[in-house]
Amino acid sequence: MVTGVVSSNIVCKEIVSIAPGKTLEELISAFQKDVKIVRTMPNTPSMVCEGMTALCSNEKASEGELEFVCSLLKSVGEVEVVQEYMMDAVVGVSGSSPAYVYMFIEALADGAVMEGMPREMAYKFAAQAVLGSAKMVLETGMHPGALKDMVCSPGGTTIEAVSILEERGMRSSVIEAIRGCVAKARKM
Ligand SMILES: NC(=O)C1=CN([C@@H]2O[C@H](COP(=O)(O)OP(=O)(O)OC[C@H]3O[C@@H](n4cnc5c(N)ncnc54)[C@H](OP(=O)(O)O)[C@@H]3O)[C@@H](O)[C@H]2O)C=CC1
Ligand SMILES: O=C(O)[C@@H]1CCC=N1
Repeated sequence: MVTGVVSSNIVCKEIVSIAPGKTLEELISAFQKDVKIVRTMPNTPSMVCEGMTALCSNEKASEGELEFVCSLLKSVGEVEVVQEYMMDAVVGVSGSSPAYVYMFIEALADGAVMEGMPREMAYKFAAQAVLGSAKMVLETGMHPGALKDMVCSPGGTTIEAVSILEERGMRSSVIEAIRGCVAKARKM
């Protein structure tokens, strides 16, 4: 609908799309012009300059033009040029995933509140633990499983929690959620 409105008035040379599931081919045909298209998938942490954006472009866009869009997006976070077939997976793993991460942070805080911690303090402890854990993955380059093992002392508290999360299907729930997310993107 929006492309219909825009295409009749378009004067610019490059179009940057943030629409999930809309392929370069679909975008080109929607604009009905000889356009240069950069298809991207950003995420909301861009608001605090910790975004993760993937992009790909049609062959009409030159390397310099793609580089220009990359440089704009790099001002608000990390950027990766990917092959187009990966764009739907990107929606699941970074475009939409901040929502699931916030749900996890909320649940961590709820658990702490149940044990008597004040709510605001619980959000700080939960969010900083998630931030620090993410940084460990990015900065050490270690496998997430190995990092998890480092926290699990033999017979300790963490393995108790890990065992309950496994029993309740945390990892398979997340995998299935991403499959649903990607399937929805492909239908859009
Ligand atoms: N939210 C996210 O994290 C991400 C979103 N995206 C994509 O970005 C797009 C926007 O998402 P989001 O900001 O969350 O959605 P919102 O619903 O918050 O914003 C959509 C905006 O588009 C305007 N709009 C809707 N229809 C028209 C129209 N026909 N003509 C002109 N303006 C219109 C709306 O105006 P009004 O309020 O007046 O109706 C509104 O300002 C979506 O395609 C989404 O999939 C991509 C990556 C991440
Ligand atoms: O929910 C959506 O449609 C958008 C796409 C990625 C994040 N939010």
